Amino acid sequence: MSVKHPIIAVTGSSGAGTSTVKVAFEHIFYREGIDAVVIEGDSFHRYDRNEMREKVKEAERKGIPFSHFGPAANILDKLEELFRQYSETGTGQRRYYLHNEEEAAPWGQPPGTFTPWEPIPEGSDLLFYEGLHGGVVTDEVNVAQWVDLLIGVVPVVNLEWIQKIHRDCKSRGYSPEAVTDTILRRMHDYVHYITPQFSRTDINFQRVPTVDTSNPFIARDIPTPDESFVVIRFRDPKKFGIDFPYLLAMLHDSFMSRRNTIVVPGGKMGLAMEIILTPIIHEMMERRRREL
Ligand SMILES: Nc1ncnc2c1ncn2[C@@H]1O[C@H](COP(=O)(O)OP(=O)(O)OP(=O)(O)O)[C@@H](O)[C@H]1O
Ligand SMILES: O=C(CO)[C@H](O)[C@H](O)COP(=O)(O)O
Repeated sequence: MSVKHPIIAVTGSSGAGTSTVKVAFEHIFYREGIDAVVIEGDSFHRYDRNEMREKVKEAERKGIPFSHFGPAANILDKLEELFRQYSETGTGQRRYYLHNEEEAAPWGQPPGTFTPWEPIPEGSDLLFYEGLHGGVVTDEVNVAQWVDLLIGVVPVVNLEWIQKIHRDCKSRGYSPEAVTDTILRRMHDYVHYITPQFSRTDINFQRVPTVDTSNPFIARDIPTPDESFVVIRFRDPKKFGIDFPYLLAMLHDSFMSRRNTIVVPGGKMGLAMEIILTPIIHEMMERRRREL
């Protein structure tokens, strides 16, 4: 935790919507004039695409669980080191994982490879992480301890799988069968490393469809925002001074389902994020300015 060099992490499974949520944060940073260093969690994978495919085959031969969700396929020690260093000094190293031709072209590298490590820009106001492991804790690392605001993006799993299948087929050139195999292969690590994070998060945004998603593997399209609600759970509402009567007034058709949980129409997810997160981030920056 740091007042001078705060860290915000948005964590969620593959296809959960963390990249989509990142855009909402970038809008808030722009409006608040905040200089945020963005870290993409995929850049802390341990292997590039070709190496990973070989490691997957090797693990399958040995009958051991192995996936991008687990510590064996990610350099989580370096992720914790980045968070610790940034938290203490506002400095660190980052790189990018290039998923497709569009991302790879500017770097002159093939898709499925990492860019070189580079120093993060100096003078940033905060570090913003988006990826799989923003709140991960294992026997070897505790990434969560360095995070000042930890957000979970956790659509109900049938919806998450629909989103992943559609995105991986449309943007990464995979077949529905290949994505389904990936989902199956990742299940052990999903249960042991991804979902436990959502008990540590400060706020979870959980999109719940109001249309049938009973068989996510044959869904023709992703349920739209208007075909869903968003369950927003606050682990400790007092920590950030959450004003539920204000939120209920601002978010039409929202309602409280528990003392720490407000439910909003799916189409209001962006507005809900803005009116919930902006004051939290604004106060974070005020505290930083007083400390500098
Ligand atoms: N709130 C939402 N409403 C409708 N569609 C969504 C929503 N969030 C995400 N999606 C869709 O789900 C798919 C996956 O979203 P996104 O790419 O943000 O996931 P991700 O968590 O970043 O995945 P990965 O970690 O694998 O990169 C995309 O097609 C995106 O358009
Ligand atoms: O989405 C991801 C997170 O789970 C991985 O970053 C992505 O799947 C990398 O694997 P590939 O090289 O096959 O795209």
